[in-house]
Order: sequence, then C-alpha cells, then structure tokens
Amino acid sequence: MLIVGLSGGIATGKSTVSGIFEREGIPVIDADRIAREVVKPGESAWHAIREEFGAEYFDDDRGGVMNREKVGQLIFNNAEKRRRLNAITHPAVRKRMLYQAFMHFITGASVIVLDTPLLFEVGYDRILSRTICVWCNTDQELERLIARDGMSETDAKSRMRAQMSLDEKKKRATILLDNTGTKEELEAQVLSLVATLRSSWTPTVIRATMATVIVGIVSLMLWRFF
Ligand SMILES: Nc1ncnc2c1ncn2[C@@H]1O[C@H](COP(=O)(O)OP(=O)(O)OP(=O)(O)O)[C@@H](O)[C@H]1O
Repeated sequence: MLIVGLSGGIATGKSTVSGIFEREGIPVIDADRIAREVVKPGESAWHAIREEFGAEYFDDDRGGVMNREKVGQLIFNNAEKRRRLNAITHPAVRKRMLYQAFMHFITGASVIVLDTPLLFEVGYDRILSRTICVWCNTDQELERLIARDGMSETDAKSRMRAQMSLDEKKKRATILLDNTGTKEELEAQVLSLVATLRSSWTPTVIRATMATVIVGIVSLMLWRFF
C-alpha cells in the first residue's frame, strides 16, 4: 500500500485537496480529526491532560469537553506546556493513525493519504516515499485564513509565524500542488496526481514482496513440522 503524506501551510488548501482525494475514492487519514477524537471525554489522553492541566481547562457543564481555545491560548505562549500536551496526544494520535492505515491495508486499499499539518515537523517525510506540499502565496494564505476563520490580521500572522516555513516544506516535499490559482485549477492538479498514484507499481511490489515473505515463512514452518 502506498502511503502519501499531505501537508502545507495554514489555510493553503490541505482540506480542499483531501476532500478531492476522498471523493475520488482514496482513503484519507486525517490527523487533525484524530487529534480531536483522542481528547474526547473518557479517552485516556483526556484523563492525562485533565490531570496535567487541571479541571479548569474542561467544560464540565458540557460533559467535560476539553476547552480547546483555552488550552490553545495556554500552550501558544508556553513551550513547556506545549511539550507536555504533545507528549500526551502525539502517541495516542500515532496509534490511531497506524490502526487506520492497517485497516485500509487489510481491506485492500492500494493508495491512502495521510493528511497531517505536522508531516515535516514530526519527520514522517523520512519514512514516506511521496509527500505533497499544497502551497499558495503568503498574501493569499493570510487572506484565506482571515476569510475562513474570521480572525484578526495580527492573530492570523502570529499563527502563520508559529509554523515551519512554507518554503522549507516545499523544499522537503516530493510533490508540489500550486494553489495560487482557482479551486478548479487545484482540482485539475489533484486529479492528474490521483491518476499517477493509481498507476504506480509500488503497492503491487510491496504486496508481492509481503506475499513472498509470508509464503516463505509458512513453507518453512510446514517443512519443519513434517
Ligand atoms: N484556490 C482557492 N481559491 C480561493 N479560496 C481557496 C482556494 N483553495 C482553498 N480556498 C479556501 O481557503 C480556505 C482554506 O482552505 P483549506 O481549509 O482547504 O486549508 P487547510 O490547509 O486545510 O487549512 P488548515 O491549515 O487550517 O487546516 C478555505 O476557506 C477554502 O475554501
């Protein structure tokens, strides 16, 4: 199974691209969605965060839901708290991503997309042979972020500055999707990429290698048994 990493800057179009992949029948593992799931009340990460940060970061009148905005404000200016939060959530997110990837593998998917804003920061690009960076110009990024989230220009700029630079991500990615044009132009690039990925031999080679290894192990066990 070919796992393709998908990343980019804030509001450069990752969700727009992953929506097109899903529509084309390519499964997407969404790290942001998983990160929200692992902190739901009752999950082990939820318990650990509550213990670490205190009950005041949870809305008990809403069933104990974590107040993401309050936690976000705390960790934005506090590197140690951010490190502690990541130490709790990252392993839980990784475990669930691996589980989803495994399920796609056994159900026969030949290509899947791993959509994670921290693809390069965490170093997944070192283990994935194909990585996508969706990019647009800084002015467009700012404009789209403000239009979508309704935040102030100052807040939008500080969120953008807190990320690895888009130029660095573009340098490290193996596939670039140019989102400086219209959404239709972006879609045309994604559709052409889908066709290329589907024609790749990599999943077939991986499956053939695994089948050979499994047949080899089973033969060896039978030979020893008899
Ligand atoms: N080519 C485009 N032209 C105009 N608007 C666009 C274009 N591509 C995406 N957008 C809009 O820009 C905003 C950000 O896009 P999107 O949500 O896909 O980005 P993202 O990278 O997933 O964001 P985040 O980093 O917050 O997860 C959305 O409102 C989307 O509709």
